Amino acid sequence: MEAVLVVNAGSSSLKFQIFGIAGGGLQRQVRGKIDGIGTHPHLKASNADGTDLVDRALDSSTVRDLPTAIAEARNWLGGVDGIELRAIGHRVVHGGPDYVRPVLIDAAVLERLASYQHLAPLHQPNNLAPIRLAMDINPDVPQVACFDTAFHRGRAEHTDCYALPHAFYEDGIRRYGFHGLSYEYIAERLREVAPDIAGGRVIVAHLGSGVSMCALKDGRSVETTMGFTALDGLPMGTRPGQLDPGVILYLLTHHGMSAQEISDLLYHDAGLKGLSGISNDMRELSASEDPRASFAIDHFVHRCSLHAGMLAAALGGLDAFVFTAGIGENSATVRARIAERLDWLGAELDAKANDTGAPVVSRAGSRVSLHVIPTDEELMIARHTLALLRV
Ligand SMILES: Nc1ncnc2c1ncn2[C@@H]1O[C@H](COP(=O)(O)OP(=O)(O)O)[C@@H](O)[C@H]1O
Ligand SMILES: CC(=O)OP(=O)(O)O
Ligand SMILES: [Mg+2]
Repeated sequence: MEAVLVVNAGSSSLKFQIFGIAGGGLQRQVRGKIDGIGTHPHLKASNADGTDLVDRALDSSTVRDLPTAIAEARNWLGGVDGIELRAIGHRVVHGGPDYVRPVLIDAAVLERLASYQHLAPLHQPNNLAPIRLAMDINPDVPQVACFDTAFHRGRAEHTDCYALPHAFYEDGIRRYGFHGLSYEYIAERLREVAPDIAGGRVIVAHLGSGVSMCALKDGRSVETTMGFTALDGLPMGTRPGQLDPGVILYLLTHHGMSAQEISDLLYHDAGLKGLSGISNDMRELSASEDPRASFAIDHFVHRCSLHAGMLAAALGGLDAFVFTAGIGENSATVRARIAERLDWLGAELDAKANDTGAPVVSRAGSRVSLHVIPTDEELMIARHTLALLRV
């Protein structure tokens, strides 16, 4: 079967999917991921009808980071038969000011994307590694880059600038926003499952290892919590989110830390992991009796509530709030605690529906409806790849 392979290297997970091409459309054939990278790596994949193809813990000394996870996934994918690869679609986190839509990858594009690595050091190198690998192994298979940042492009300049001299904006120092493939997918999915609110004032909370929220109006991004880099906004698994820039100056001048040491702190040792001193993983923190774990979760919920208020202000009110990604889709407890802090906006949680992970977790009549919609960045990438190549 002719197929598109999609690769999505996140900060704590590597997701991959194979979509068969039939009648100009896409049919999911394989969906897999390696998650828990850096803690307890686990490979799980299923076929089109959801039957498990593999479901096993991996040796954390062997699969210890994204590059080793990519190698493990490649080994496993090598055993998948009956696939005639027509194209490979990649998630590339940062498209800089140049890339506002998916692009066919050639050497010049790859070089340009590599120049943005310093803007997304946690992701971009891991996004580009599979591209280089595929170029070496299958140079004749076209590859497409789909960007986290593209969905947020086109906003008014006064919303995506920082209050710095304009020359910095011209130099590309601006609020890009991320998780755009996830938000684009949710915006499309809302038109299918909740058409009455899809064009309204919607906040989508992408609560994963990376965490951000986006304010959608008419299905388009009007404001989002991440900015120039994927460090900004909300506390995350290992990243602090919004941070007074004076802290960076203080660490440089009074703690004698180098730029690299501060980068390592902010990308790898802050967020839930830094606050709790236990883990970046909400599952481990939720199961822990350690007061530092609940402290970290309290901070997480508080900051999410504050940013939700900011985004509601950007929208001039709120019609719906959508939970997605690892925490948003799976933690009823965190959803309930955030929903409770949204009651002033008119959100009323249906605790029973929430506990069962229903698609709608607000009470009937709630002025703000609450939804749980699993994201699918890979399907978005496959659609863009197919459209770009008209394969
Ligand atoms: N069942 C669960 N309950 C609570 N949190 C979960 C659960 N499953 C995953 N998570 C959280 O989601 C995170 C992974 O988010 P995900 O969006 O899948 O990955 P990434 O951010 O790497 O793209 C994990 O680090 C963990 O904190
Ligand atoms: C942009 C970002 O933080 O991505 P992820 O959630 O995959 O880490
Ligand atoms: Mg992710």
